[in-house]
Amino acid sequence: MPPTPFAPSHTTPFKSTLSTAMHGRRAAPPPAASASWPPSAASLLGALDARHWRFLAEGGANLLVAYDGPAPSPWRGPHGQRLALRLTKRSRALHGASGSTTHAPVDATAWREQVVAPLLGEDVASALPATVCLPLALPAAQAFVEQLAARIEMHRPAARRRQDGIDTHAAQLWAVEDLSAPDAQGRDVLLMEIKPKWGFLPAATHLDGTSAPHKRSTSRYRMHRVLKAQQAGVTVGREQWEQTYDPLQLYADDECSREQAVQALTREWRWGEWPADGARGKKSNNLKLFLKGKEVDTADTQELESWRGHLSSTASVDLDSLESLTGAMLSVLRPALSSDSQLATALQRLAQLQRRLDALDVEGLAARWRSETGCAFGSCSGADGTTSEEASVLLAPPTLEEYAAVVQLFLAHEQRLGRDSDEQAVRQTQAQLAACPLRQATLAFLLSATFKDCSIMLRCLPGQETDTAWRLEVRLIDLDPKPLARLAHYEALDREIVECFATWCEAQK
Ligand SMILES: O=P(O)(O)O[C@@H]1[C@@H](OP(=O)(O)O)[C@H](OP(=O)(O)O)[C@H](O)[C@H](OP(=O)(O)O)[C@H]1OP(=O)(O)O
Ligand SMILES: Nc1ncnc2c1ncn2[C@@H]1O[C@H](COP(=O)(O)OP(=O)(O)OP(=O)(O)O)[C@@H](O)[C@H]1O
Repeated sequence: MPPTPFAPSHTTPFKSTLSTAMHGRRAAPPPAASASWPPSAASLLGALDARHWRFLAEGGANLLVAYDGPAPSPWRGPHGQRLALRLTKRSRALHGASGSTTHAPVDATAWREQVVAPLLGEDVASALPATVCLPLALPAAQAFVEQLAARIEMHRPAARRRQDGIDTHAAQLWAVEDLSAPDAQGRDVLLMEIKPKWGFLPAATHLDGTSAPHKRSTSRYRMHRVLKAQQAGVTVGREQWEQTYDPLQLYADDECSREQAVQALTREWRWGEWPADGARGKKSNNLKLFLKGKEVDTADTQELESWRGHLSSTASVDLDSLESLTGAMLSVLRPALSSDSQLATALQRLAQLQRRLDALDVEGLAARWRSETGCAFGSCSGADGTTSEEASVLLAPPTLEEYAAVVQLFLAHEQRLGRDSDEQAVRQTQAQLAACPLRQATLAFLLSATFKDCSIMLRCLPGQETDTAWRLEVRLIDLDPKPLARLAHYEALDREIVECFATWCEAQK
């Protein structure tokens, strides 16, 4: 059977088929959305005024601003929906008019419709937020971005400001469903952002004898934490390390493990990574909370108080007790942690995609690259300094059509796998990735990297009237393509992570 075609959702009203109510039930559908929502790019571009926006959040490559202007406006929907703007950033180290920090080789809308959504499958893809691409060719739009960049600069975190700024020469920006916006009744929404990272351990097949014991037993994320601590000059003991967030627990098929993951995420949200001697540690990016459209700063007592007040006016939450804080988080999240919840379904598919598309592991793929091209992974220069024609072709910017073809092959392969166990499925996928053209195996690996780095947004809506239960809506964000130019980095980082972890384990004995 051919894979189910994906029906584009950017032109459809906001979908909430992946919303969960208490006990994992599906939530009632949202109020009937009008056919004109989200609006066209032209009407959104016609209503841009830099004074109507405020800083919302940013990552390594993009920055979000929220609409704070008057209503009615095309940026506000008929049922309280709001659109935010997602702008690309540009590294300060880059000079000249081009050179955005983002690395989108393909059209973002087509990427979503032809690559991301079909891979996620219809159910999970309905969690992708509504998005409209806004081309910035008009001089007025260009002037808007420049004014906006200047206005919000002082609201950005200092560390990010040093590194980059809004790319005022970008060819486009995106209007995206603002997940931090109030609900249809205008009530504040608690938004939880979880960056779950890698949810699997690689198969042993292509692993080196020295890396296998570590990579087969410890999540990549937790090994990476040791390297990051070392790079930051922080000394970490095993007991402290044992308490760190473990993605394998969040992706696990039992509620108890998921609750443990929530506890670890809560600890690091409240006190930061590696707190010592009463001092807060570095802010973690695996769990963030937003209230009233602003990220809750856990170093600010007033903001914590406001978060506590929002959770419940009666329950007493001790802000200095991990147990109490975890209990408060679980009181909101518990329905989403059951195995039949939509969050669990999304996590399960993410882990499957991460694992299957990376079935060779970077070690196996890099070995294949070396043996077929004679060049280092991600490079087209041979040991003798000559350029390999074959590897040059492999490094050409991938087209959307190529990615879409890989997706179709992968989905057809998955159809053949049927109900095989995950282990069998990975073995068979390894065989497929070893036999298909190297270019396709490489693109599959990059697709896996996309799913390893996305975030899950949980819009936590207060219950209606007498119903005190929270309703949770699940969304997936940050599913951008990863650049081919990063291949060498992936191999080097993998080696560095394992070597550092192995040395650290020795030192702990
Ligand atoms: O390599 P990782 O696992 O550290 O992931 C990077 C992330 O670091 P993290 O460990 O989550 O703090 C990193 O996150 P931060 O910028 O550190 O918040 C990015 O997400 C980066 O991807 P990109 O540069 O936006 O394409 C991520 O790079 P990719 O590995 O996804 O290319
Ligand atoms: N639709 C949205 N509504 C509200 N907030 C959002 C939305 N999309 C993104 N954000 C916030 O903006 C941040 C940056 O967005 P995004 O993840 O797209 O950027 P990025 O640079 O690609 O991130 P990363 O560095 O993690 O790869 C997110 O981490 C999240 O906090």
